[in-house]
Amino acid sequence: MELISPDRFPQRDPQALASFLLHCRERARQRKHPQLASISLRAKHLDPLAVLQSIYEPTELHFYLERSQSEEAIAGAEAILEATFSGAQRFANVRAFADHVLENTIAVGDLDAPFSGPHFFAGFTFCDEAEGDDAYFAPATVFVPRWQVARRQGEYVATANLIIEPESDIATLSRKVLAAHAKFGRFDYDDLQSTGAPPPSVVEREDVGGDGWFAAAVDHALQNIDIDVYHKIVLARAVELKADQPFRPLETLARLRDRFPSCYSFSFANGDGQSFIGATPERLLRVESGRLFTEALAGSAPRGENAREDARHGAALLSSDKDLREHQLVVDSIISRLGEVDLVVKPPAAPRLLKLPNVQHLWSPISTELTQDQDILAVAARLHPTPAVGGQPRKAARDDIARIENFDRGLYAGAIGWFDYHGDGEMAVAIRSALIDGQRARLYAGAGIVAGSQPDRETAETDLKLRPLLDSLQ
Ligand SMILES: C=C(O[C@H]1C=CC=C(C(=O)O)[C@@H]1O)C(=O)O
Repeated sequence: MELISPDRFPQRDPQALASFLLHCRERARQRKHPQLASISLRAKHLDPLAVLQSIYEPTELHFYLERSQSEEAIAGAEAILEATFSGAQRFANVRAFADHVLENTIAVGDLDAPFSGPHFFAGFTFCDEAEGDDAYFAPATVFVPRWQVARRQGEYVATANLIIEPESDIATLSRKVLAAHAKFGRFDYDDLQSTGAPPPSVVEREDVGGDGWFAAAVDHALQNIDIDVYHKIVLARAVELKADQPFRPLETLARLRDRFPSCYSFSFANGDGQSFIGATPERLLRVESGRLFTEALAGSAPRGENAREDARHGAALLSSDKDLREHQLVVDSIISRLGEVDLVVKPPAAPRLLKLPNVQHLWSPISTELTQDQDILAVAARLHPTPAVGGQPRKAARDDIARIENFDRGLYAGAIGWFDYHGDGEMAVAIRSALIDGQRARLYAGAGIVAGSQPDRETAETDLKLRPLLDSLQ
């Protein structure tokens, strides 16, 4: 990727912009290949979610990820470059796609700002093969958006990406870029279309498989654990909702981010009218300046009504043999999978409690340094799916998930996130999530099953995990 220093591109100077775009066109002509021009500019205070809401188009792909407690949010919409892949090589295919794009990219502007330069947004479904002909999301989708707006700890940046062809009309493109940056530089939230109509009400609700299906599925899994088919399996439950009017996924997301500031609030829209949203506490991985951060998150208990009850639940979780085993399987598996790509990590100390408004979990953060040749996608390919959402051994558990669950997981328990040209990036595990399709929504939540799990308790755990989405959708 070619980087052009900011002093060659004075802020919002039309002539400098035109000469930058002419340079891109020259390169497109020389290489006989379109070039991606990426122009990043710092902006004043922006809320990427409100921006996405105000310019949302159901026919465009979009991506959103925010962890409001860390003051980080990034939105991107309207794919100008996009690819889908399936199969065991899907992470490597996404890497190759991004490398090819970056070879033909020229970036300019405030490239020292966080989240500047072109970003790739990617979603990987739980399974690496499509689960049906009518799947709403491919096993891997990656795209570069036309525009991208982000914030990190008080800094804001808007990026416009455009394709420059050998014959592109530079004057027109230049006007469009200036108009877009002027808009983001002084974003007018008054443009926000508020329907004023009351929020949707759920008029039908049904568990896929019927009432009692989940408890029966847990029972079945326990029999297989008994005869050592696997040691752990994570089973999901899906709940179908129908509302009296279309759901409003981005409004739901705004409620989720307020209620779950330590979680990742996310939205991935496929451009055909469906979107996948949720608030997940689970990080698959983050890479920042060559350091890898991942975690084991497994083992759950309710929150208490008051501090004493809450502490009692927490203490019980920290000493529950069943939950500690369920958790340790995830820790061991992450360490061994990182070892397969020559990443040595110190085993984490005893798990800590991660408290969310609705549940508390056992949590073990894990981190290590990456070497030059290890990138976020290669590590993600190894880690996904961890036994926090799949099971152990991986294959036996995954095969039984496919047999037992009577619905497709799609992006549920998949990996969604972004990565940039520095090699930084972040991917969340898309649990506690919902597929939204007009007046219909399918909500997902799961629970890890090991020897000693009890079907009614696991069902109650999924109830707790589903509640916030149910409440925020209406
Ligand atoms: C699979 C889910 O949660 C996982 C993450 C944290 C705790 C879990 C548990 O205690 O079962 C699950 O492994 C889900 O919420 O859909």
